[in-house]
Amino acid sequence: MIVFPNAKINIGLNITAKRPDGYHNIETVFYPVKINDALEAIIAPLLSFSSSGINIPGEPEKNLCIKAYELVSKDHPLPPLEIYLHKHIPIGAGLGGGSADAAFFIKLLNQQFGLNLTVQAMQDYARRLGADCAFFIENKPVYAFDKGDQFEEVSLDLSRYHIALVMPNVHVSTADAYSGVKPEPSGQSLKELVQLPVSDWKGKIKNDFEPSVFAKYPQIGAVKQALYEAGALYASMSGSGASVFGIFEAPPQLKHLEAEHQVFYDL
Ligand SMILES: C[C@@](CO)(OP(=O)(O)O)[C@H](O)COP(=O)(O)OP(=O)(O)OC[C@H]1O[C@@H](n2ccc(N)nc2=O)[C@H](O)[C@@H]1O
Ligand SMILES: Nc1ncnc2c1ncn2[C@@H]1O[C@H](COP(=O)(O)OP(=O)(O)O)[C@@H](O)[C@H]1O
Repeated sequence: MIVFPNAKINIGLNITAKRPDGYHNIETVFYPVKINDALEAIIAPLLSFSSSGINIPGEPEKNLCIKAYELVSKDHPLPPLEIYLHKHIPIGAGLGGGSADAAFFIKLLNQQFGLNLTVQAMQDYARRLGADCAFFIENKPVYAFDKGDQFEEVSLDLSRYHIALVMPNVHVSTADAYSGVKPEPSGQSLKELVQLPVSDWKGKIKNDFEPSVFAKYPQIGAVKQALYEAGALYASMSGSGASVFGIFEAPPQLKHLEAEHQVFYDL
């Protein structure tokens, strides 16, 4: 079976408190976007993992797909699998690509082997693999809180807009990015702010990682500025960076950014 895990962007991200477990409580809106990996599993004599496309740092045995397999197979007998991943979602980008692979792999196992897992059960496995992993089980826009792994429905449809995403050639570690921010309770509710017209979001919907990440990597802040200059109604870094997205009324002209950065269109 083959599945196509997609990336997410964060629309707003408030880091509100440090938790006793060392993690942070956040408030964010996750929105799925059309940048995809391809992930295939075939029954084989031995469990294995291989990948192509973007090089994935770390040993193959530690890949989140293998971790997902190990977690599910503790409770449900599974045959050995040859797992093959074509990696296209930029890594260390704030796009949740590794989490998407893990969540889609749980869904693949459920379907391919008739495990009859509920959405809740699959989300519970996903939560153990990464804070933003559970989002990709249902994979629809949500307001997320606590570690970013509890959800409330949010009505948000950006399909009439043109979303472009720029990937500066910088990798930001999520753990480092969290350690650079002083948590503070947020002001206005993000859940309410995203109901405003997109043209009203600028200056109101914020990503708390931006000040410290832009200070360390000014080229990321410069990309955000360039998206506004190109006519974006709203632009923001996604998650802990380094990718930056812009939401446009009409297809944007970003050729000048393509010379230096990878640019994705029509997400
Ligand atoms: C920042 C966000 C925003 O959506 O996304 P990315 O930028 O990574 O895509 C997420 O909170 C990332 O979630 P995820 O990437 O799954 O995090 P994990 O693997 O669970 O944790 C990586 C590290 O980030 C920190 N961490 C993560 C989530 C959280 N709520 N508080 C934290 O402090 C911890 O230091 C942890 O060791
Ligand atoms: N299938 C995977 N794809 C990408 N990264 C993975 C995967 N499995 C494990 N990882 C590890 O997760 C780290 C970053 O994951 P990713 O979700 O892409 O980050 P971010 O959400 O910050 O963009 C990588 O450095 C890599 O070592």
